[in-house]
Amino acid sequence: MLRNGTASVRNDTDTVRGVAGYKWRMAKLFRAVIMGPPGSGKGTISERIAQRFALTRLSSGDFVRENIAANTDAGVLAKTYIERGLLVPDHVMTRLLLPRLEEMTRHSWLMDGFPRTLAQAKALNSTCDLDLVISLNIPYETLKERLSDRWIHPASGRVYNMGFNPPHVQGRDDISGEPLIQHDDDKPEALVARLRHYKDMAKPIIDLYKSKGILHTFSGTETDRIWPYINSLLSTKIPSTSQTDTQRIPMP
Ligand SMILES: Nc1nc2c(ncn2[C@@H]2O[C@H](COP(=O)(O)OP(=O)(O)OP(=O)(O)O)[C@@H](O)[C@H]2O)c(=O)[nH]1
Ligand SMILES: Nc1ncnc2c1ncn2[C@@H]1O[C@H](COP(=O)(O)OP(=O)(O)O)[C@@H](O)[C@H]1O
Repeated sequence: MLRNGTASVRNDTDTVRGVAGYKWRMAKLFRAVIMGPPGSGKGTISERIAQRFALTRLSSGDFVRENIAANTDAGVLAKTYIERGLLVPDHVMTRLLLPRLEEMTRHSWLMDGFPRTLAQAKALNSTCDLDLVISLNIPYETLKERLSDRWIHPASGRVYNMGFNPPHVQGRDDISGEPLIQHDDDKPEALVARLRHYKDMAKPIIDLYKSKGILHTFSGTETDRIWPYINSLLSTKIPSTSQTDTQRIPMP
């Protein structure tokens, strides 16, 4: 159980006496979710947050792909939906993800891609207390432009944009040198339906997080202009000790 306030991990500074008589100060753990329509910059901003604040970045898409690669029961099931371009059903997603979150009791994390439905939000809520939800609000025209210019390295999930963050060599991944591809559903004709679907699914989740007082919405057309606001918000919320999660502090 991850819910803050149980076991030895709490959502505030906690102390535990170790074997050598030291007290270990458990730094405040921080759990956040980032939400936004396709192309809003969740992946780009998550990467920056993970680097700046040393949080573990969790991506539901990566979990799904890992499970497919490892041929787990949930992975085999998930694959049948992804192949048809569908979302993975809630009970499969929660079976896949919640055990992984339970392994993260000592880490601060930022989740991208989950929850995508109200049922998932409720399941997450019964497992842990979120500290903060970032919601990105980006105009449709901007999303359309970005996605038509998005190129992906499928093996690693690395994302490029031919204007904003182009690869060093055109059409090739910076690290592996392998070819980049474009997703069919990034094409403008598929985007309208994806955005409508996002809005319908996200509304009740956003309302839920708003009612909990943890929702922070950022609007704009450029990640570089939104980022300083997110950075300063997180700087006030994440204690510097969260970079190590636990610190040994000799205490009398
Ligand atoms: N021109 C421009 N492109 C950006 C900006 N921010 C991000 N991008 C690019 O826009 C595309 C979408 O960004 P992502 O970070 O993949 O967005 P996402 O919300 O994770 O998208 P999904 O994975 O589809 O949900 C990528 O190609 C980024 O490189 C920006 O401020 N300007
Ligand atoms: N929270 C979720 N609920 C249902 N399906 C999900 C969820 N997260 C990921 N998936 C499945 O995994 C696929 C890949 O996820 P992701 O990498 O986030 O890519 P995309 O941005 O294309 O949706 C999704 O298209 C979807 O089928």
